[in-house]
Amino acid sequence: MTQAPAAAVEVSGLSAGYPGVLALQGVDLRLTAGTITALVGANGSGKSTLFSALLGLRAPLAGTIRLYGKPPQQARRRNVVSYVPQHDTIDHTFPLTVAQMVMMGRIPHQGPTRRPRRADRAAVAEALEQVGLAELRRRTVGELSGGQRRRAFLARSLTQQAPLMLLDEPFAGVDRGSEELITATLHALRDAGTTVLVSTHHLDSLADLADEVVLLHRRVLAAGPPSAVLTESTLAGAFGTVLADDGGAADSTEDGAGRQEAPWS
Ligand SMILES: Nc1ncnc2c1ncn2[C@@H]1O[C@H](COP(=O)(O)OP(=O)(O)OP(=O)(O)O)[C@@H](O)[C@H]1O
Repeated sequence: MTQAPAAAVEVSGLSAGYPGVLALQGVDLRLTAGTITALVGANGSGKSTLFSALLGLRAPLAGTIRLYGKPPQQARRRNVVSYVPQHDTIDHTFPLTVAQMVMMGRIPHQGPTRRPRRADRAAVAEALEQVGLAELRRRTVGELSGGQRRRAFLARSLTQQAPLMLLDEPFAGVDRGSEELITATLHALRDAGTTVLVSTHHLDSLADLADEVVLLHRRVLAAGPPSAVLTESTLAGAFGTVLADDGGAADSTEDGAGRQEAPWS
């Protein structure tokens, strides 16, 4: 009997939300270790909420989450998971250089003094090289363009060297070259055994990017290889006219999950 591939992420019956908004309902998800999964869904379909729950930042209303067998908060403490946020929260008037910001990814590897060692400096240099920012390492983060900043946040996550990486819309607002660079970086990570979950609105490049696609609309509408998931009917379910018909609690609210929106807005 062949064994099922190891699960990096196992989510079962997850419901999560905000006061008056059920953003996720009964979500089941299984990510195989060493694969790239694209998380796709209309605005307000629950992608960021799912990331928050996976990171242990939003407690489930129901269901369980395991990241490499550990509950989210424990997984974060043990450096099982790194995260590239959709919006950064850094004060860009603060004179933090790109290299210093990327070094923050090394905190889980440093002792209580947090003094960077040779391995830390090497990891930062390698990550900056990988995302094409080596030349800009002495600039302040505030001096970077939006696309460069996204690459810097990716570099910070790379230095963390966690087995699971979550990326919330890393392709938003980046040019074609940056998109290709980020995709190549994720492929290299995957080939080295890292598990990647990446949300994106770029449906055209999904087949090149991901091994698996999860189509989310408060629930998982479809999951599997891109060719199986990206069909007219499943996409219509996620982005089209059947959106408001599934009668969940969130439909009675004014949340985005119950609204019909253009998928790429
Ligand atoms: N802080 C919050 N308070 C209340 N409701 C929220 C909050 N954050 C998100 N929501 C609601 O939860 C639902 C899911 O939002 P979420 O941000 O997870 O969607 P998303 O798929 O990441 O959207 P987008 O593609 O626009 O980033 C939406 O209805 C949204 O309005």
